[in-house]
Amino acid sequence: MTPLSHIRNFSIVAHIDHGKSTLADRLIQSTNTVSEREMKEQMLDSMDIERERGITIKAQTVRINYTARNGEDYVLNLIDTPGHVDFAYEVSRSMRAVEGSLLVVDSTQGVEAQTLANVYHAIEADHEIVPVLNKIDLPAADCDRVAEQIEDVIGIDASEAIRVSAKTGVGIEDTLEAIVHRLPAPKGTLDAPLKAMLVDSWYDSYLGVIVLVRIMDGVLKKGDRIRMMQNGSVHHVDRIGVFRPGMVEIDALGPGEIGFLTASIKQVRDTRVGDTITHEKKVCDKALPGFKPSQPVVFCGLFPVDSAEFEDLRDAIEKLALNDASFSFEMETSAALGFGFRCGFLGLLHLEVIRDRIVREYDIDLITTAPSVIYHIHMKDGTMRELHNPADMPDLTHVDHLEEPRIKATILVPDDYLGDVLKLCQDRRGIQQDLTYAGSRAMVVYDLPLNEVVFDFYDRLKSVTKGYASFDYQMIGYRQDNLVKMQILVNDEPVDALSTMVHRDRAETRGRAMVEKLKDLIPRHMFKIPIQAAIGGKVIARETLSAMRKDVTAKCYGGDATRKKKLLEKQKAGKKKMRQFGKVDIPQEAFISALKMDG
Ligand SMILES: Nc1nc2c(ncn2[C@@H]2O[C@H](COP(=O)(O)OP(=O)(O)OP(=O)(O)O)[C@@H](O)[C@H]2O)c(=O)[nH]1
Repeated sequence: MTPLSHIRNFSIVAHIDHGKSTLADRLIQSTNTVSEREMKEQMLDSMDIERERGITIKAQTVRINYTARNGEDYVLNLIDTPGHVDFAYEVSRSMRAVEGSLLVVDSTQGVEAQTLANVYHAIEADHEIVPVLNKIDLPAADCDRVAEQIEDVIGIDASEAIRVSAKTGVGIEDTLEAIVHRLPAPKGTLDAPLKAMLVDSWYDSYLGVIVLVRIMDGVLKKGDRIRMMQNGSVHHVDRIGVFRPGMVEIDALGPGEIGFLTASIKQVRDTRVGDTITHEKKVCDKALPGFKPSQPVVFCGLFPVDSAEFEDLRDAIEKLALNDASFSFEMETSAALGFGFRCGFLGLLHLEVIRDRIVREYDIDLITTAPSVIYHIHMKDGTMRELHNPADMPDLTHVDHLEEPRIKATILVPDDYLGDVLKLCQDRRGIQQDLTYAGSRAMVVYDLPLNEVVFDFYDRLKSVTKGYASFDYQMIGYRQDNLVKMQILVNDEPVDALSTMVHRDRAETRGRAMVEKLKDLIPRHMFKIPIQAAIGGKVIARETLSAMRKDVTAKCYGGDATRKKKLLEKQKAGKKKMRQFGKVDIPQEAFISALKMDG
């Protein structure tokens, strides 16, 4: 066990792409925590998908041994935090386990929306913060300007900001020295009863559930019987260890240390993040404050394209949920799509990650229905119901009013694009709350309906600002509005998977856009197909897809039967990617594309 005075626990906060992972890799590499040969690029982003998308999702930890310039040996524990808005809650959680943060800002870019959001989590967690200006090897680096911006916008002293190139290695040793000398040592009592914070947990197919812990007081040893204070469950600890960054077993963890335990726990759901772990017999006096579990905010239906794959899909979803307590699911049946699952996610990125993993790792073709938020339906009898799926909207005669979730969105954008951003927010029913300037960049704060943001707001924002805007949001509560359910009818049959909740004033425009899109997306059939948008029984937009006989074999002359057969088979395979609604085939991409808004 390391004495408290020689431990430093920290996290790195940054906007996406400002170099957090590269810096973490450098710190690990320069302290020989892993050999060059073992060093993979972006070591901390372990999942394939993370590496591919270049984003960090699950918090990871690494223990670094560092001999400082004063000759003393220190243990530095880095908890890596996710960078994307969807996972903001996990960021604030893992910050509670450490005492300090490195605030990494790209010196060619400056402070961005997620720099702000993440640094606020660090400030809330009472962290000592060391500003690090990264990418100083680039000609566009402007350290003085960015340091000034950190002081103006965030309000922390940046006069001693460390100038670093995580790429070339310049400033890495200064960073390590700053961790040792500028961040505080953890506090804790060695001979007190065990009090440990459950920081995170995930499922490993060999070891079962792995629990990341931060010891506050006392000592955790292999073979101990521990108690989870929230539900009182008792477990036998069969392994204790640290991440270097691979798992290395050790015998005990003392106060201030961060490591993992395994205790034959079957499911991630049996471990509540934020829970206090103590000994079965010698219980600590008071539990730690604990965290709220993160709640899914976006829901959508996942259906197999081929209904024979339903059981495979169930299997895939159950396995993914084992490792991700914030992902929820229940079985759903849709008149149009058959059996599938209604799934809840922390945000759109979370949805995309899970969907991609099902498609890629389990090889199941999926139909994803329109993402929806949770509406509150206030019934005439005074009760309130949650609506997770527009298809379940009750009969309007019993409904008094509807409420929708709203967010506070903070957007940082260069002046030149401000007009476009304001228009986009206005188009999405936003209410402007604030507009301030920091140099040539504007910071706008909008109150927006989450419903208008979940689908493609982030993509639109990126495209209207050519990628220069940064965005962050937090939920602020529910507000009543004039919301209605819009149905889409294809060949006079309602397609429940295309039902959406819309604001009454936007219904015509949205309905028109959807039927026009569907007209392009649905292939012609041998009969005329009306495509309609309707509210209640009233049609508000209509298009007609004219008939055509599509005989793919017509081009083949006479006798070549094998070629004809091949073509027909190809057509059949193409059909597998479609879904039949009544007599009409709808291609799977139509379900998502039809809902994309252009404004
Ligand atoms: N020139 C230069 N490029 C850098 C430096 N540090 C990081 N980069 C590059 O910047 C890009 C983003 O770096 P990452 O470390 O992936 O950024 P991140 O903040 O971890 O991003 P997320 O994992 O998505 O949150 C990569 O292409 C890096 O190679 C640097 O000091 N100089």
